Amino acid sequence: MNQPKIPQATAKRLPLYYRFIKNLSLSGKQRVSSAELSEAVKVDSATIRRDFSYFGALGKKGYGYNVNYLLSFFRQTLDQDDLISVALIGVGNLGTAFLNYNFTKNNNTKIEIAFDVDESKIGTKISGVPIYHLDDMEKELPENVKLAILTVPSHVAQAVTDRLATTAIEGILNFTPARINVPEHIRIHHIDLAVELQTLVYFLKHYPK
Ligand SMILES: NC(=O)c1ccc[n+]([C@@H]2O[C@H](COP(=O)([O-])OP(=O)(O)OC[C@H]3O[C@@H](n4cnc5c(N)ncnc54)[C@H](O)[C@@H]3O)[C@@H](O)[C@H]2O)c1
Repeated sequence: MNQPKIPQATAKRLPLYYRFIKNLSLSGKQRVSSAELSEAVKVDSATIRRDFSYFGALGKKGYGYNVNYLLSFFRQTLDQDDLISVALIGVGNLGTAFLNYNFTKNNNTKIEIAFDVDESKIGTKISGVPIYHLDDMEKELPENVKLAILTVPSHVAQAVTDRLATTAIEGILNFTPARINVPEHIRIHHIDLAVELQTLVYFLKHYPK
């Protein structure tokens, strides 16, 4: 699908919209207004209208948006028809929780394979996902796996990333507090709970409800 470049902030909100619209469609609803969407996803309706306008998805005054149109549109935009296969590195507390969760509500995203260095975990499975030794990563990582979730101790995060950079991996979701350097061809997103909480505290203080 040919798409114009959209702002990153808009792109980040798309999965949020998609999830809500999918539920609407499942419940048989045919149309939705930007005000209803706004209430559900907690994004102001002017922002929603602007976001949607990037795709030429224009709601009609007094009618709103057609749910099925939006659904097929978001599906294509977010490549929801393609299977997203993920590798997880570091099967500790957090990694194990992710394997057990394994995007159960999102049937196109799946952690397919996991790696660790702890011998007691190698060769076992968690929720059906096989765990291999990190030493075998280059050998075992399937070519179709382009994303990795990093849940290793922070002091090994850079070394593990350097290894990932030599594989087919193109995107890394880093849950460790380490700030990691990646080569040009890899995109890295950091999810730092402490930073997120600090941001929330800041907003509570400066923009109280
Ligand atoms: N537990 C949490 O709630 C939480 C929340 C946010 C962020 N984090 C971060 O996520 C990371 C993991 O946290 P955790 O609590 O699951 O830690 P953990 O110690 O329980 O798990 C780490 C796992 O990584 C494995 N490991 C160690 N070296 C490795 C290597 N070189 N290659 C592959 N695997 C290796 C260990 O064997 C272990 O299974 C940490 O960086 C932590 O700061 C944890």
